[in-house]
Amino acid sequence: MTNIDWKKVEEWDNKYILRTFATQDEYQTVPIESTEGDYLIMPDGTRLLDLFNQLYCVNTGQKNKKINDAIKDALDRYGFVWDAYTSDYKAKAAKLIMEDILGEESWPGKIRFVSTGSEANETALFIARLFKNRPNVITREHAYHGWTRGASSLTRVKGTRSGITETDPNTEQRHVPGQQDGVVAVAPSPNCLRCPLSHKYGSCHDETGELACVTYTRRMIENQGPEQVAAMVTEITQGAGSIHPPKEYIPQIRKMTKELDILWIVDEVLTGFGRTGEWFNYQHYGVEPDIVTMAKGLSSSTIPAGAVVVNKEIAEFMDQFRWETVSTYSGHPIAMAAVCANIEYMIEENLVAKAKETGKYFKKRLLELQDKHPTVGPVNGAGVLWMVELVKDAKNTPFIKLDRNTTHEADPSTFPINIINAKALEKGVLIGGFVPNTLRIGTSLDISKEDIDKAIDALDYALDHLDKLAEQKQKTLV
Ligand SMILES: Cc1ncc(COP(=O)(O)O)c(/C=N/[C@H](C)c2ccccc2)c1O
Repeated sequence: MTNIDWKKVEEWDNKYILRTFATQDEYQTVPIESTEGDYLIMPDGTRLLDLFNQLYCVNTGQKNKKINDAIKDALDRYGFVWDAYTSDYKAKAAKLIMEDILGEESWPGKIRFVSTGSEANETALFIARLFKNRPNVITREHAYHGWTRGASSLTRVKGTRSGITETDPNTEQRHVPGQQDGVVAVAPSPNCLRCPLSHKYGSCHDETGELACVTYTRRMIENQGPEQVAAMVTEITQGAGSIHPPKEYIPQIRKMTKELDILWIVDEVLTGFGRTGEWFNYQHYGVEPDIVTMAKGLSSSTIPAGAVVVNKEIAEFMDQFRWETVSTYSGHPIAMAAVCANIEYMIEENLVAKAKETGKYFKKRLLELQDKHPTVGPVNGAGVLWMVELVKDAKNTPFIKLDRNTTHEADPSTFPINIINAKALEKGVLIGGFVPNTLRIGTSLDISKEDIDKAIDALDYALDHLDKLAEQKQKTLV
């Protein structure tokens, strides 16, 4: 154990660092001394099995030896060169993505590296608007695409729009003035569980089989005038929003964007690099995007990295111009060394196929919990990304009525995800979510069956407690 004065660490942390998602008074320091595989290790040696996978971004496991060794080797050669210069690492990272991963697909043209997912989505928005020379963009309810200006104009998970709330629900909340400006229209999310049509009619397909949310999206774009719309931006599975779409949704959205001649930007920041059992989540649906953004699993987060891949037509267009944009750390050689090692490790260990197999085991174990616990509603997901709806009753009534439109002025101790989190922590398992009624589970691609069983046992223990609370209809679960 390293000889760190953790009392001093806690003092400095409390005294100097701006908080998020908690007031200073609410804030609790959670010291992590080191990490390993799917575990976080606290200074006293407590090992926490992390089903958040941090922010669903440590795909090849914490402290991956191949990645760490690659970073050490790169540090023997580099400090830093900016994007105007070429390192072997940046060129090889591009080759691995464009040939080794995407080589069998006809659409990819070129790639640009940045440092985060928000920057990847900012870059995609610039490129789409430049290429189509149109201002408008379509996002969706419950979308999360980042916190920076353009990316946050797409973000609609209400509790992640960088606003501030006090702890008293009757006080003022404040969203960043002007942040939601900008020519962004909001289409419905394919959230069938909460769709009024599915509730009333059991399904929402029209006579052609088109989903109502797709029909409504089309009408929105037609109302704006497709000639004003540069692109529609979608996560295939909404991560922060915790929504896995019905299987026909993505192919119908892709067909619609082609018919209306608008670009389709797929945000694979959270779902990319094997998380759902394919290299990229869109590949489950037999469709090809125009632009894909990525981060998190791109490097598995030991060092931050993001990227944007554009189709051939856009690449040829961009190549004709002097593009006046710069991001200091774009293609950072040490980050690119981590990207190369991460991808090579995934290929050598066949981790994408492993995640697909692991997904079958996750589904089996989660459905066992659904059979046993009345508070477990629909279970959706794939690979090592799963959403578990927590419900009051057999009608799937949410505990927190505002559901995905809840912000943080509500008392977080009433959120079922936090009740589960506190009970599972008693078993050394970190599990929770972001929207109040939905657990979101994420792990490394090569999590062991033993650790999945440990997670399920802890979740089973926590759900027993939630079942009792729901049964007693206690005040805390209004
Ligand atoms: C689909 C998607 N696109 C872009 C970004 C922005 O990437 P960044 O942070 O700029 O590197 C993110 C980040 N996820 C955040 C951290 C998250 C995840 C789960 C719950 C709540 C929030 C993302 O999920």
